[in-house]
Amino acid sequence: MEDVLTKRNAAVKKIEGLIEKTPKTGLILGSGLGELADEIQHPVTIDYTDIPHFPESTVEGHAGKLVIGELHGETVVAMRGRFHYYEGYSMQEVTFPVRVMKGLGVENVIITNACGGMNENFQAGDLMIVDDHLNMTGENPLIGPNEKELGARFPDMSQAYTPAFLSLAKAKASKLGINIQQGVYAGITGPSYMTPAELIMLRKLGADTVGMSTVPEVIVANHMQMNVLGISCITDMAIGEELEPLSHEQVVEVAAQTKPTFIKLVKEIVASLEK
Ligand SMILES: O=P(O)(O)O[C@@H]1C[C@H](O)[C@@H](CO)O1
Ligand SMILES: Nc1nc2[nH]cnc2c(=O)[nH]1
Repeated sequence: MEDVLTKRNAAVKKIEGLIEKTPKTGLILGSGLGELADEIQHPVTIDYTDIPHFPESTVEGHAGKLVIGELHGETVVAMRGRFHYYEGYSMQEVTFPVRVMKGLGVENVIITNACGGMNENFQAGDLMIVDDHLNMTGENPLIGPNEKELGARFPDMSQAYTPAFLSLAKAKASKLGINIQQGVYAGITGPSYMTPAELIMLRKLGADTVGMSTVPEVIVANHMQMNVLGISCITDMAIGEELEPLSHEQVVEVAAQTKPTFIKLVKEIVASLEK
């Protein structure tokens, strides 16, 4: 069984053979948010199927392509389509792209998602900067042998969401006149949405939003001491006491509606990250 480092190096070698400039910032684009990749100039687009050891995206709203190019003149690598534990991939497979980004030289990763809002001050269509998370999956992508070249056996998570990026994102949102929320993201496995009682439980535990991704990637990014910015698009209100039926189509649709604001904010942030 090949170790992660060997698999990562094979993927990195393939990608580096197709690009000129290596990226410093990585973007993981959640459901309905993939079109930010269309803003990347002089793109090199690589199907996940052409990257050694990459899984394939199976979820509607996730294209399954890696896009490397320039955003505001800075070289970025964007995942147009991410992997989810509920697709049946292991936590190691779900987070393998983050390993590859680090192997390409990426130090800053912007991890985005569509999620449900549980904080009653939020509304559908809001963007939220993630300042912390609750790992409610019962899983951890670091379980198993630790490869010390990748990171520590017991990584610190005291600042899992880089404080300087939190401040930067809020400052850029304010400059752009974007009303941004801030809060805690509860990561569940899915694919079923939460019941009313489960949403009330999560809210009591301190979560402001709930979603089915992001947490595994953030853990692995911290394992490799990458800087992390989390941005959530709140696609629906998940209030247990007044829960309405929800579909993935609604999630993708509302996330897509926030696209102009989301793209404007992320581009502005990326321009400030690289230096
Ligand atoms: O990749 P993300 O977290 O944005 O995808 C959202 C959350 C679930 O995967 C799915 C639920 O509709 O969309
Ligand atoms: N309520 C709810 N909304 C979402 N939007 C995207 N993911 C989710 C989720 O897990 N729950």
